[in-house]
Formats: sequence, structure tokens, C-alpha cells
Amino acid sequence: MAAVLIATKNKGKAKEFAALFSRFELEVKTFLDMEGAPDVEETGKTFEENAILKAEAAANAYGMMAIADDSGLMIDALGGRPGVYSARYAGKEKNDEANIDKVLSELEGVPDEKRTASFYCALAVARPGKETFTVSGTLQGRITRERIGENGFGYDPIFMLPSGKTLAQLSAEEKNKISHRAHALAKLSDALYSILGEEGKK
Ligand SMILES: O=c1[nH]c(=O)c2ncn([C@@H]3O[C@H](COP(=O)(O)OP(=O)(O)OP(=O)(O)O)[C@@H](O)[C@H]3O)c2[nH]1
Ligand SMILES: [Mg+2]
Repeated sequence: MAAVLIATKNKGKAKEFAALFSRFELEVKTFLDMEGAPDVEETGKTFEENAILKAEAAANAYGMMAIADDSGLMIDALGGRPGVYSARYAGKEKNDEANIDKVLSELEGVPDEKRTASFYCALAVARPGKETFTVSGTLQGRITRERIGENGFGYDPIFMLPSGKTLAQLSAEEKNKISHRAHALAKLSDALYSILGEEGKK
């Protein structure tokens, strides 16, 4: 079976990718399965640049096809912040709870109609000796005033969908149908199937 390495150390993403990739005939590994996986510095100014940095580092280190996800939350009232700094918004140690607290306190007093936001996900596909390419997906919503829901990861408890539920109130299966990550991966499907050949289709 062909194998793909997802260049992430984020447990929430790793779980979502395991489910999202189940329709491909592909062995899926992440940096969490690899000893000594590189810590890639995210020095890019865009999600795409950072996804390419991570995917190419992984493809070079392990000599196999690698996909990286660089994603984040863009809040209109904050001029698009936290953006590419979403993981480390409240500090280098990447604390989801502290990140949420920071966002909620920055939005204190901002009325509901001005709390619009979107998630963005860039995926980069890197293969040894081949040109790297990227796709992206987005998800529109609004920032709540408090945490609602127990599922998901990151900012999910404060990201309200037009349906009136937060991402953290969705099951993993429901989130994987509508998320920015799912939308980006859907755009990759055709390319992945042709990379894998017809036998990649289940
Ligand atoms: O509520 C959320 N639901 C999501 O679906 C989601 N997707 C991304 N994010 C946030 O954006 C950061 C990405 O930063 P990021 O792409 O650099 O990833 P990371 O540093 O956590 O791991 P890695 O993949 O780089 O190893 C993450 O940490 C999260 O805070 C999300 N939050
Ligand atoms: Mg990161």
C-alpha cells in the first residue's frame, strides 16, 4: 500500500486526518509516529508558505510523499488575527486554553454582528523529485462569548457555525464533513487518486 506522511505534531489534526484519509487506500502516518521528526520553524508569512516548509521538510527527511496542513483562525474585528500565529497566539508553548482566553478578552464588548471569523486551511503536497503544490479550504462562522461544547481541538469551542452550534458541539464525523480541512482535502482528492492510480480507489 502506498504511504503518506502527514507533517504534523498536532494531535487534533492527526485524528482528523486519520478519519479524512480513510477513503483512500493509503497508509497514513504523522510526525507523532516518527522518532526524531523535525521541528520545522514556521517562518512563512502565509499559510501556504508554512505548509510548503513543513511538507518539504518531511518529504526530504523521510524520502516519501508528505502532506502538511497549516491552518488558523482569522477574526475580522481583529484585522485577521490570530492568522498564521493561531497555534502560538498566547505564547510559544501553544496552549489552546490560553489562546481562547486571549481571543475572548480581545473581543470583549464587540457586538455579535461584528464577531465574524473564518478558519483557513492550506495543504501542501510534497514528493521527492516532484513539484510541491497546495490547495486550501475555508469555513465561515462567528466567535462566541464563552466556550460551548467539548469536542474538537484548538478554537473549536468558540467558533459558532451558521447553524447555531459551535464546532466543538459537532461529532468528529460531522466536523469532517464541513471543516476547512475537509474542504481543502476534497480539492486534493482527484490529484491523490491520480497519484495513487486506480487501485487507490476503494
Ligand atoms: O478550533 C480549531 N479547529 C480547527 O479545525 C483548527 N485548525 C487549526 N486550528 C488552529 O490553528 C492552529 C494551527 O497552527 P499550525 O497549522 O501551525 O498547527 P500546529 O502548530 O498546531 O501543528 P503542526 O501541524 O504545525 O505540527 C491550531 O493549533 C489551532 O489553534 C484550529 N482550531
Ligand atoms: Mg505549527
